[in-house]
Amino acid sequence: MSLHTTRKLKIHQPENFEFDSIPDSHSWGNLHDHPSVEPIGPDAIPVIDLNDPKLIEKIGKACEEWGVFIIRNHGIEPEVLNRLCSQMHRLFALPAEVKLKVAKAEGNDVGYGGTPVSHFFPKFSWFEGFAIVGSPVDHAQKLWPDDYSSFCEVIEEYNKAINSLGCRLIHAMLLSLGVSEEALHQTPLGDSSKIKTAMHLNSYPACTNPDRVLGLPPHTDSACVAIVYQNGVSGLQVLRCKDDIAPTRWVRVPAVPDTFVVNIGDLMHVLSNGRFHNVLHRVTISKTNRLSSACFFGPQADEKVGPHSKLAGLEESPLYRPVTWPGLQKIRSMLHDKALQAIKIDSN
Ligand SMILES: O=C(O)CCC(=O)C(=O)O
Ligand SMILES: [Fe+2]
Repeated sequence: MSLHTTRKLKIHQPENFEFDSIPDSHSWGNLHDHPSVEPIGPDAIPVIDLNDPKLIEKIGKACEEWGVFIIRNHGIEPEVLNRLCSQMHRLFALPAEVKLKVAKAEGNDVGYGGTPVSHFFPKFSWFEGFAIVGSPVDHAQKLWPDDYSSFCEVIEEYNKAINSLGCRLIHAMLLSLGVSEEALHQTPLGDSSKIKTAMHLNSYPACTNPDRVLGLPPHTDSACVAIVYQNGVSGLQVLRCKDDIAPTRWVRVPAVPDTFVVNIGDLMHVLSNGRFHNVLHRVTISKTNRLSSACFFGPQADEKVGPHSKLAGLEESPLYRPVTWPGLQKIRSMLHDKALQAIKIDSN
């Protein structure tokens, strides 16, 4: 594996991250900019039961106040998640040279590699990922020429289940914003055929000195919504800004069995005219290998998302110009965390 290739991919794991000591390329000096706190008391991340009769109201409140929440009673069978987890283990346990056969090509965010946000940070992440949009069959054939179908079947099964959950959550969010059932279908996210999904399988290898490395640097997601499955090991943290309770802090997201974490991304912040919080998050590392899968939901590539007219009525003027998902991703690739400022409507 050439150093050139790994530098471009922003991954570096010659022996599956078994370094004798942490190389300077992976050693972050500024991980304690804000204290890390436990999710307790007023910092307890909302947990929402999808069978709750007050679901719409609770989802709206969590999206506004937190931009992240945990869902239970989501209807996806534990066996489906166990199968996904086994396939993720199988994928990341492959030798580095095999995984590099499906490395992300320049300008293409599908396949094996680092995360696009890494390019804005001077250090490498303690992370390797595999991004899937549509069928993974071409890549799976290169990874396991003699047995690729089990991976594809499990991904297809999970994709189906998570897509219908994603649609359900997006609808609940739109209803909580005051969009009527009838108007829902005219939105760029109105039904499942209009929603586009990308799936990221993430591996955060164990590290003997986890306080000096970072799994994913602080970022918001570009999508409307992300649904994250975690293998029972926590690591995700969300930023809670200074308030009456405490100064700005990183709140640990617990890994609760049989739940998912839901994050609000930039596009939902735009659609809600700034009402929903696009949560800044990062992933820390521990002495245990962590696996996660993040599924991102947004509109089809040519659909523009802008503040919904129901919200941006007479009394509330739109804060953002409409933008497509790829359009926003392009702006983010240049401006990173200043991307939304670039589409903000100047009130003057
Ligand atoms: O691994 C996680 O918990 C979160 C992953 C994430 O933030 C992402 O893939 O954008
Ligand atoms: Fe993320």
